[in-house]
Amino acid sequence: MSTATVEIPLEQLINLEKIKKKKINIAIFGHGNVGSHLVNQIISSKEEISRRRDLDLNIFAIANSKTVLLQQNGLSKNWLEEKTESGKKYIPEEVISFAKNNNLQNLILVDNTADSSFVQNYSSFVENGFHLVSSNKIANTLDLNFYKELREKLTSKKRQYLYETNVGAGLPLIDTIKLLHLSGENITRIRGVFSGSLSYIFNTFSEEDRSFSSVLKSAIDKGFTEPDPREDLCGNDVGRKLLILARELDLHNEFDDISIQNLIPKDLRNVSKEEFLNRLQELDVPFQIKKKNQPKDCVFRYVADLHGDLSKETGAILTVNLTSVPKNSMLGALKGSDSIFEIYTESYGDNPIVIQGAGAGAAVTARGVFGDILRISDKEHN
Ligand SMILES: NC(=O)C1=CN([C@@H]2O[C@H](COP(=O)(O)OP(=O)(O)OC[C@H]3O[C@@H](n4cnc5c(N)ncnc54)[C@H](O)[C@@H]3O)[C@@H](O)[C@H]2O)C=CC1
Ligand SMILES: N[C@@H](CC=O)C(=O)O
Repeated sequence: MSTATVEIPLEQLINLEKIKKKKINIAIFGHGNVGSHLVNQIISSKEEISRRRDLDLNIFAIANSKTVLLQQNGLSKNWLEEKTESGKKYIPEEVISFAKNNNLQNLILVDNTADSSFVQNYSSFVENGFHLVSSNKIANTLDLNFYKELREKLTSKKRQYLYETNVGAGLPLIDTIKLLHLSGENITRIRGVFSGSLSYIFNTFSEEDRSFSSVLKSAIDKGFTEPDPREDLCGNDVGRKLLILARELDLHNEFDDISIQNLIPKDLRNVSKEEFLNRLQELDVPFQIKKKNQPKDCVFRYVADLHGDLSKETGAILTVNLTSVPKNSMLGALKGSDSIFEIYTESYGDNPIVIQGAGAGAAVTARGVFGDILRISDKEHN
């Protein structure tokens, strides 16, 4: 019997390589601060990831509140110009149909909006095979019925929902808390400065001789605030983060259970966003007075606290307050846009686990969203 070596042409080998790669099809909604960083991060890491992890990350849809660009074979570096030229008005169902008609598999919906109505689409995306990744906090802070129904749907469809950036932007916080809780560690309190923008604002305002409005303006320009900065200043954004953490601990709280100190003067609360932005200077005098009346060697911190009896589903107390703390305390020593989370648990006693770092910013947040996409991609089978 004779044996012969069959030579496989190089081109064919390369094609086999391509076939082996797992293609992940991503639809991104929202390309403002976070979303546009995310798209650019994915495009610039795509080749490296393809080489190192055998993953082909394919963004087949990019949408904002007005138009969508659908491209079966993914976006190029010039996606924004292409979208401006050929983006179309759309409804989210068209993205689902596009994925179906082109037989796209391994689907991920990424929500980088701050929109409360967009989250109503999650269920139909899951129904149609999409995993969910979200920097938008709304779906996790609507009423508990919505929260539970979404999770039931995800379980029945064997889909994942990751939202690490909902609290602490790119910091590995939610994952840590989930693991501690799942492994039976009793978390007894979570306290800290949860807002990157308010951290930046009060760090800067306490240290520098600048008006409150100019510091707030810098926070907006740096992309730290919510699309409407009043969501930060009224405490809703911090309240949402507190509620998200409470629910990770299986506590049965609703948003209305949180006691929040609103920092916006009453007559600026109900005006349009544009009018608010034109009247920022009205915040200067009230905050200058607060600063003057502060105890010596103290600084302001906007502190969120989840405490009470966390062993009972309805035993938690959730508060968000502007607090004066000594400059040389852990909270007082915060710098820049850092957030800090002190996690107290039974085993760790009086010395909390502390997670600290940039709590806001488009690049770090996009990196966190990217991490969630990769976590899901790794678990896909084909
Ligand atoms: N900026 C930060 O440091 C962090 C932001 N986040 C979250 O990231 C999300 C995005 O924040 P930014 O990028 O700063 O906001 P942004 O205002 O810059 O961008 C929002 C984008 O969403 C789009 N959009 C709004 N409604 C939409 C809809 N119904 N369908 C499709 N697109 C829609 C807008 O057109 C825009 O492109 C927010 O939910 C925010 O809470 C989370 C962690 C940190
Ligand atoms: N506006 C938020 C951004 C992240 O969620 C903050 O300031 O922390």
